[in-house]
Amino acid sequence: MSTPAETPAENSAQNPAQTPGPVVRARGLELRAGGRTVFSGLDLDVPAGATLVVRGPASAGKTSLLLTLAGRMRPTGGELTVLGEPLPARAGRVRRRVALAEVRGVNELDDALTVEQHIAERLVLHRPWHRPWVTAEEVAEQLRRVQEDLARTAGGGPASTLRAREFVSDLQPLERLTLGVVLALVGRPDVLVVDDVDSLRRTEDRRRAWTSLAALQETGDLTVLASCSDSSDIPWRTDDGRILLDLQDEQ
Ligand SMILES: Nc1ncnc2c1ncn2[C@@H]1O[C@H](COP(=O)(O)OP(=O)(O)OP(=O)(O)O)[C@@H](O)[C@H]1O
Repeated sequence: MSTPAETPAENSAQNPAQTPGPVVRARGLELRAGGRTVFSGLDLDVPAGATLVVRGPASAGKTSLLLTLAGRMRPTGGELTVLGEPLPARAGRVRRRVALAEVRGVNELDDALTVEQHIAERLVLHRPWHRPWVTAEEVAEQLRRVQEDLARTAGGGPASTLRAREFVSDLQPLERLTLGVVLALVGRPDVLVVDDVDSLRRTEDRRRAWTSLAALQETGDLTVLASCSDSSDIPWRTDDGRILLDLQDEQ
């Protein structure tokens, strides 16, 4: 069951002149799966450039909700529009504009591949069908841009670095989450989904992840849909347009 979205930011009422319409609009959204109601009666408006933080205990339905908003799961009731596209009818269009960072069990990184192999693979996915390859220079250029972004979004702390030849199996948790975000951003999506920030065990890593996500958004109109079980690590400000949605476990 969901409780109404709470908006800590006083300015959550966006200026309509700057915001043509919410990126996510849900009314009475419901998902039933496996003989249970995962969530129901959910109303939500997420403006462009905002961050939605879905918070709740294990099995509350956070991943399911994010995947539903990303056009990857079919809601069983209510109304849902993402980027102006009704779901599930226009799920294909939504999927092209809403990118997932690593979601365990859905698009897991391959432990046996290196950082640069993952980047090359993702670049190829975004190439036209008649030119399905990338050069080593293009991969290196993408990695260089990534390092610049990481330095810029480090939030005053030391930047994460991604080493081209490192295997995913050897990445630290924050580096792995970072790689997932980097890969998601290759296609320049309008919306980025980051599930389960609490998979980072170290408080310092979670803080850096939230800070970096906020900094990323300052560079454009990226809307972030994220989830966690404990939001106490989020460096909340009163003016950063974050929307907090609590999900409770429901049988
Ligand atoms: N396709 C499905 N088939 C059956 N049950 C499902 C399906 N999708 C979701 N569920 C149910 O929804 C519940 C919520 O799962 P979900 O992964 O969304 O929760 P969560 O809040 O992300 O949990 P966690 O923090 O543990 O990952 C699961 O316990 C499962 O029972």
